[in-house]
Amino acid sequence: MAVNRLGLVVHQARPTAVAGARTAHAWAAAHGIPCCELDVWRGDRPRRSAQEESAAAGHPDLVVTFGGDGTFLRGARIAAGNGAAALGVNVGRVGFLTEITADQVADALDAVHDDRHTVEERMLLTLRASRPLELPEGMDALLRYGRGPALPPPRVRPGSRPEQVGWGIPLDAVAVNDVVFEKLARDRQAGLGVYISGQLLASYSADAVIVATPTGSTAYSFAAGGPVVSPYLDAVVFTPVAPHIAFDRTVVAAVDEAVAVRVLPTSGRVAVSLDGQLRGVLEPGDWVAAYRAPDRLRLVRLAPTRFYHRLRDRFRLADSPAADPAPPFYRPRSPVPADLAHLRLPPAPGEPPEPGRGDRR
Ligand SMILES: NC(=O)c1ccc[n+]([C@@H]2O[C@H](COP(=O)([O-])OP(=O)(O)OC[C@H]3O[C@@H](n4cnc5c(N)ncnc54)[C@H](O)[C@@H]3O)[C@@H](O)[C@H]2O)c1
Ligand SMILES: Nc1ncnc2c1ncn2[C@@H]1O[C@H](COP(=O)(O)OP(=O)(O)OP(=O)(O)O)[C@@H](O)[C@H]1O
Repeated sequence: MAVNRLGLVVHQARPTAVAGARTAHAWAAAHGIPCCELDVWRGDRPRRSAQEESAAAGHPDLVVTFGGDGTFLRGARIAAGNGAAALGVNVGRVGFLTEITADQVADALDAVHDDRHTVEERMLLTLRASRPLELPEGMDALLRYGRGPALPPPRVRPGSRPEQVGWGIPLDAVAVNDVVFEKLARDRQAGLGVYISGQLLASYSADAVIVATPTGSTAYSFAAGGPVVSPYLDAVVFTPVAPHIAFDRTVVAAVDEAVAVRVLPTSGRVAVSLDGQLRGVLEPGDWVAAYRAPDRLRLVRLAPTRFYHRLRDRFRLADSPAADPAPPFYRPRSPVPADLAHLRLPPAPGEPPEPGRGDRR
């Protein structure tokens, strides 16, 4: 894709991230391409919605993030809502969602500009709610410790029609990883009625419930005991967190099934977070439905992705010491048989491995 405009999201507390961003600015200047920073945290101005950030930057068509997964998610939020592609530069601890290291930035931008890349699309979640989400006064100050300024609650999506009131108010927000409904007060469980495709699954008294995408199946959902779901699958993954005396299993729902969460009468207040960012606090009687968004996130890939090797590598999956070491791939040298032609196959012998991760953090 010929890059017309670059947007950068930078973890300003990481010198390597700042240096990588300087390389991107220099590359853009050398190519005569506008380049500006997005979602810059400033004390004199609250953070802006994805639409506002994108508009203020002239709607970049490539968003490059310099940080770990959290910073990538900050950039993906802006890219997803505006049809831009996202490229993550790993200057973090895990960097599961990132693609390259800071020393590969110029080569990566050349590759994208010269169409020597691929784009992997990932499903997103969006929301409808019984009422617009709000944040109580003072939450930002409470949250500010170490996590940066809070995002504003999502706006009502343009074009919502009052006659659809029973279907909830559409919110202008997407999640790459997950929508998490979590108890706010430490001493009050979240009492939640969970509906899938409009049918009550169960009422929970839990710390939280997670509605994740396959991309987010390796994030909080994974930590809560949920399954790893291939990111090449479209599905909605529901996982409760520490449910008390209740069905504690994950349900992997179909991509056309919505998961709705209603706050029950005796529940404590419930925090709603998208990709780890608090976006609203619910009271008993409120409800929120999470479902597949019409937009998809466009991830820049500079080599064929090997998701399961990335999982092994970034999660440090250990092989059994009792087992023999196994070869990293299995792919016969002979031509692919016709009945296997539709399969996603490992690299052909001699194909380059996934781009290096550089230094491991
Ligand atoms: N107990 C937990 O593990 C926990 C708790 C809250 C939120 N989270 C996750 O953190 C995400 C936000 O990421 P963050 O980095 O801003 O928060 P963070 O700094 O709390 O990171 C949580 C961890 O999750 C990793 N991570 C994030 N997205 C991932 C993904 N798709 N696959 C694999 N690992 C992933 C991050 O690298 C980090 O190690 C949220 O979407 C949520 O899924 C995890
Ligand atoms: N400019 C900044 N100043 C201070 N803190 C920041 C800044 N940018 C990001 N952070 C904080 O650092 C946190 C972690 O950032 P990020 O997720 O990018 O790195 P990481 O957690 O080390 O990597 P990973 O998520 O891959 O494990 C963010 O969630 C954010 O709260």
